[in-house]
Amino acid sequence: MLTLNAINQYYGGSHILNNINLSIDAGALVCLLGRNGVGKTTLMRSIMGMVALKSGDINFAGQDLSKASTEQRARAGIGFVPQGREIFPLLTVEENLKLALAGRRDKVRKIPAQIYDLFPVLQEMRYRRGGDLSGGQQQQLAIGRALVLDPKILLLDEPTEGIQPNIVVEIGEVLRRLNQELGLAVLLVEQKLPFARQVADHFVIMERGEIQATGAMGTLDDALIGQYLTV
Ligand SMILES: Nc1ncnc2c1ncn2[C@@H]1O[C@H](COP(=O)(O)OP(=O)(O)OP(=O)(O)O)[C@@H](O)[C@H]1O
Repeated sequence: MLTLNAINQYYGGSHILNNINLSIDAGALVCLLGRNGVGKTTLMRSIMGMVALKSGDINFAGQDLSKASTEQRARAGIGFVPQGREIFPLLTVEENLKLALAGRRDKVRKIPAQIYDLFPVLQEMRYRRGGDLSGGQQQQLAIGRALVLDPKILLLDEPTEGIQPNIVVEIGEVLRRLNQELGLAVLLVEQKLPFARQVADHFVIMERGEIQATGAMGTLDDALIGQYLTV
């Protein structure tokens, strides 16, 4: 469904992504793991077209998106929840969600009921400003906003960072539900190993801009953890 072929990315002279090949199947739930600074965020931003590729290509659902704008990628069905959430703090919850409607492929201009069903707190707080929400509620809003676009795959960059444990559990349950009930593919960057294990079916490990290991989550053993993830 999403295929990255030989992707290379630089910041100035630093080679940040080195010949990345990665394929995410329809309906997969994959966690991208790796220590700080190995290039996980850069990979997500490259998939979204927020940083231009030096070389390589990105295909999604049969289309070559390598040169597409971020907006075109979102319309093609790639949803993105960035690190730090990036909601609009002065707009209400409802306004944050409505803004995303403009990017839909179809003409739907009403917030899908499913968003409030998944995150009842967003309904309760729909007239409150985004900036008044807790970190966990903001993260739920950021996920809700990405879902408004009706994506086929959802990318999330560290959705549990700085969030209280009960909301982390809720977010994990929502991701599994979206994946299992609606078949939404998910690619998630995560530092918390227990969360990654609980939520994802497959893992991809990066180090120094390269993919070093991939597999079913059940095969993520202590040797891999010690080599690539322990700080
Ligand atoms: N805009 C930028 N300009 C220059 N270098 C950058 C920029 N953004 C990131 N880097 C560098 O690129 C490397 C990869 O960063 P990236 O944020 O992709 O890693 P990461 O694995 O997501 O790390 P983290 O877990 O800390 O978010 C790091 O060495 C980082 O310092």
